[in-house]
Amino acid sequence: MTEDLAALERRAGERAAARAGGADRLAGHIVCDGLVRIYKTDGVEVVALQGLDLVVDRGELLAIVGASGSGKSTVLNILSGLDVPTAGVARVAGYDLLNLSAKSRLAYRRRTVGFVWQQTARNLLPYLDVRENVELPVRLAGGGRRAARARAGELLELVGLADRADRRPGRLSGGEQQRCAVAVALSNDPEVLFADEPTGELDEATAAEVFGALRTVNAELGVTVVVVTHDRNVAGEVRRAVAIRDGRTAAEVRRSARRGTDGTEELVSEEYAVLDRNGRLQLPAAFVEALTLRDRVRLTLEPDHVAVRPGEER
Ligand SMILES: Nc1ncnc2c1ncn2[C@@H]1O[C@H](COP(=O)(O)OP(=O)(O)OP(=O)(O)O)[C@@H](O)[C@H]1O
Repeated sequence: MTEDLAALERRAGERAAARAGGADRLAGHIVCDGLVRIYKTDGVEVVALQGLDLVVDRGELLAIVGASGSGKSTVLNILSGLDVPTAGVARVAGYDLLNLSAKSRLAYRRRTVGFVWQQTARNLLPYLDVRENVELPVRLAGGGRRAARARAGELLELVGLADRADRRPGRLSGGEQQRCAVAVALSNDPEVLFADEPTGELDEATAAEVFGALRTVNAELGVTVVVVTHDRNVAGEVRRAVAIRDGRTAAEVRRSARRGTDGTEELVSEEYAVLDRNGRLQLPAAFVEALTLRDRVRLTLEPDHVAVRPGEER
């Protein structure tokens, strides 16, 4: 899978750039800048997002990973146009989500973005078969029968469900249902696909299949894909994973391909942490554990980096 990831990402980038007319691919398809969301209930304020920064390029496949209560659903609800932020910048595909008219919001939700929810019941209609589920959004948007059928055929092929087209969702496995949901979400050709814990109810092997489908549609259609999850293992399925903590982006893992000494391509994983205005940063848990860092650590300033060592002399 690892080698494929690099090739798939290249293709996704090319397709996404072609889709954007070659223009401005890196200007940020999704931009959150200082995003704030405060909920008020019974006079108590809950700061769900406290200045979240995030830039996602066109054609990226990104995971936002965070523990329960970190603000993941809040970000997703804002980006999908369901909720309005309190302050900051939230822009997706040129739409300013803080200042949308009701009409533009509807157009945004119908045409620009697609969704896959964790609960399969929210994604699929049980009394329609797989093909009809995928055709329905096209028909509702005014597309003809033939166009709907052609689109459904193409998408079911991409997510590996061409041979399940006549089944109803009840006769599909959990993973197949979620792959079908991916096809449904893409039926109206959105620029961005959001998935909220799409593999939350699946075992590891089945979850990997769903991620395989997400990588394929990302690469073949150039659609920008953002997956929100509490599952840290998902970082291994995507090129970039951003950690969110207490309503802020806290760290991220980027995986890049490099030629090894024997000429084969190997994936290098790099961790990025966010340094706040006061110079504080949180070290990734895996780093802390690997060196059993505790309490006081030793910092040294090198010409081009800062080293962090266990506090006691070894
Ligand atoms: N409608 C609301 N009213 C009040 N507080 C809310 C509301 N929605 C979320 N919160 C609070 O905002 C914070 C972030 O919640 P959010 O649901 O975005 O987190 P999450 O990372 O998606 O968690 P989970 O994985 O459990 O869904 C939490 O402290 C939560 O209690």
